[in-house]
Amino acid sequence: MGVAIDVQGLTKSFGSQQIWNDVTLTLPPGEISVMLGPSGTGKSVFLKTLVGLLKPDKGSIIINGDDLVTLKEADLYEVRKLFGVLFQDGALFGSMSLYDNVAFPLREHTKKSESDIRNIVLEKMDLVGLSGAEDKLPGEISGGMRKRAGLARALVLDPEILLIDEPDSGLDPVRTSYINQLFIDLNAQIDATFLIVTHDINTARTVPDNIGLLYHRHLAMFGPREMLLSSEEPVVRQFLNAQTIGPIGMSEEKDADELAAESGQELPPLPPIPLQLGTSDGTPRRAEKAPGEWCRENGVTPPPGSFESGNAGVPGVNQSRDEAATR
Ligand SMILES: Nc1ncnc2c1ncn2[C@@H]1O[C@H](COP(=O)(O)OP(=O)(O)OP(=O)(O)O)[C@@H](O)[C@H]1O
Repeated sequence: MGVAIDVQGLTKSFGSQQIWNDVTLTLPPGEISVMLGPSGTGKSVFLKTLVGLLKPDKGSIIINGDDLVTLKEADLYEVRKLFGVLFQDGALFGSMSLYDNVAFPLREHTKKSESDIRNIVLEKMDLVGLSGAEDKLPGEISGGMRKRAGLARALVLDPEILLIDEPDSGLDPVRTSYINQLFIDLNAQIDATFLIVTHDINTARTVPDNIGLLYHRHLAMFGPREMLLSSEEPVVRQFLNAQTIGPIGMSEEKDADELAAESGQELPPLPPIPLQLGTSDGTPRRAEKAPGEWCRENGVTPPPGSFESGNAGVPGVNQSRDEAATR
C-alpha cells in the first residue's frame, strides 16, 4: 500500500521570484492525485521538491513520520527509494538500450545479481507493454514508447510513491488514453500513491481520485475529483472546463480591464461529471469510490447527466459501475 505525503506550509522561491507560498495538502495513500495549473505555476518545481531534488524555503513534507525538508542527506537517500519518478521526456540515457536504461536503478541502488535484474526488468517492461523492445535505443522508438520505458524504469525499485510529470506531453489523444489506462491498471496492481502533473483536461477529469490546482503562487484547491468537478470557484471552474471566461488570462492572471470586459458574460453551465476511468479488467482499485459518493456525502447536486456511462466514453468502466451510477 502506498504511503501518504503530508505537505504543510510549503513555500518556494528562486531569488526574488516566489513560485508558490504556503502549499498544504495530503496525498492520500494508494490514491491517484493530479496537479493542474497554468504554465509556469511551479508544478514541476513541486514534484522536484517532493522528491527532495529542490529544497523549499519553508514548510514540511512528512512521509512515514520523517520530514524530508530537514532530513540529513544520507537519510534522504533512503527515503528517496520510496519514490519512482517519470520525468516529462522519460529522461532515458540515449546511448543505452531500453533494457539497460530500465536496469540502471537496480544496478545503481541494489546488489542484485544480473539474473535477478533480468527477471525484474523483463517483468516491468511487460507491465508497460514493451516486451520485445529491450534492445532498442531511445532514439529508435516513439515518444509514447519512451514514456513507457521511463515508467518501467520508475517501477523497478517497487516504489510506494510514483511522481509523473506531464505524461501526455507530445502524445496524441489515443496514446494519452493508453497511458492513462496504464496508470489506472498499475495503481490497482501496485497500490502506490500517484501524483500526476498534467495539462490534459480529459486526463484530469477522468483519471484521478483527487485534483489540485496551483494558481497565482498558491494552491487554489485540492480535494476529491467530484469536489473540484462540481466547484463553482471561478478559477477551478475555468481551468477544469477549459473556458476563456474567468480569472486566468494569457499571462496567467487577467488585468482589471480584461475582467471588466467579460463582466456581463454568462458562464456556460458546468458539464456533467464523467465516470472515473476503471481498470481494464474491471477489478476495483483499492482507493476507488462509487460514482457520486462524494457528492452524496456532501449534499452536492452534481450537474445533470453526471456519472452516466455515455458522457465518459472511457474504456474499462464495467457494468456494476454503470449500475452504481444510476442507483
Ligand atoms: N532551477 C531553477 N532555477 C530558477 N528558476 C526555476 C528553476 N526551475 C524552475 N524555475 C522557474 O520556476 C517557474 C515554474 O516552473 P515549472 O517548470 O515548475 O512550471 P510548470 O507549472 O511545471 O510549467 P509548465 O506547465 O509550463 O511545464 C518558472 O518560472 C521557471 O522558470
